[in-house]
Amino acid sequence: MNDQTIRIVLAGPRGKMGSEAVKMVAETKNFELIAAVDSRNNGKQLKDLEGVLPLEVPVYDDLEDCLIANECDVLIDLTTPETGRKHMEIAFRHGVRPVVGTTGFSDQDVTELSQIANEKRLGAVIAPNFAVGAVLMMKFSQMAAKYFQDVEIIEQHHDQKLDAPSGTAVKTAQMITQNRDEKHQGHPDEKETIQGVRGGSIEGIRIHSVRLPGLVAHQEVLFGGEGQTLTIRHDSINRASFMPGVKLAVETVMKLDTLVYGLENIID
Ligand SMILES: NC(=O)c1ccc[n+]([C@@H]2O[C@H](COP(=O)([O-])OP(=O)(O)OC[C@H]3O[C@@H](n4cnc5c(N)ncnc54)[C@H](O)[C@@H]3O)[C@@H](O)[C@H]2O)c1
Ligand SMILES: O=C(O)C1=N[C@H](C(=O)O)CCC1
Repeated sequence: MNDQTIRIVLAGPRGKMGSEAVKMVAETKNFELIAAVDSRNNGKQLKDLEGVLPLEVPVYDDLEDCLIANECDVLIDLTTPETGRKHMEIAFRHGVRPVVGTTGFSDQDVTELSQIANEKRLGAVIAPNFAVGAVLMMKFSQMAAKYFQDVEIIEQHHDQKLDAPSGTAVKTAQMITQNRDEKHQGHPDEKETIQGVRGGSIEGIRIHSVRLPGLVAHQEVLFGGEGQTLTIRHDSINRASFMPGVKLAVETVMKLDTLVYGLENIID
């Protein structure tokens, strides 16, 4: 597999992540961008689209049509949760392995998509965060949860983000729950005088979502214990930070025959 060309179709090429991923694919030896799927611009080429590397790569507005017309190995999806879910099902039907950075999937989505991957014996990766530093933040948080039962997550993203909480915050909380029993944190008689001010909750872990222009993707995991606190923080200051993870996922998915949820499961 090492020297074999991996033929890629990318959904969402005009997006903030998608346009960066187009560059990464174009610059990577053994990766070939066969086609792109955009909600508009059917029949055009990537070079006709604003803000995208000027490549002679055909654009389709429908993944099914794209995969009927082109033989591909991997779908990279960086769109929206509804589209990402639909795209994964189409990719599986065509024997194409999905690598999905799109966030906002429910637990049920992940379970159902895993079942399809198992039935088809096809590899797939859903990674809420492709930045290696973010993966380490999640792993360190999981480790710390063994010693600190009280934890809150503050995630901060740009104000164009559609989903809240972030996929990273949800994954972090899920990983922490593997090392921590469900716990209602704070005072038992605590009352919110402004609704929502204490954030959302996954098994008692509070998640607070901040959305502001100027931000990219940032998260703090705060642990509290007797006389001490521990803060684990990660910052992505640009979207190039995600690209080594996307590249690794594309290479790895070719060797998988099941769905992997989280980059931590494929990183050494
Ligand atoms: N996993 C990670 O590391 C990571 C990092 C950044 C963003 N994300 C996630 O990736 C997704 C995209 O983020 P973004 O900041 O690039 O968003 P964006 O809004 O800049 O881009 C999304 C793109 O998807 C396109 N799109 C929407 N519906 C489509 C359809 N039906 N067919 C084809 N294209 C369609 C839009 O036209 C847009 O260009 C989000 O879910 C975000 O949370 C994940
Ligand atoms: O920009 C976004 O949107 C991001 N979303 C991911 C999430 O929801 O966790 C990760 C980083 C950027």
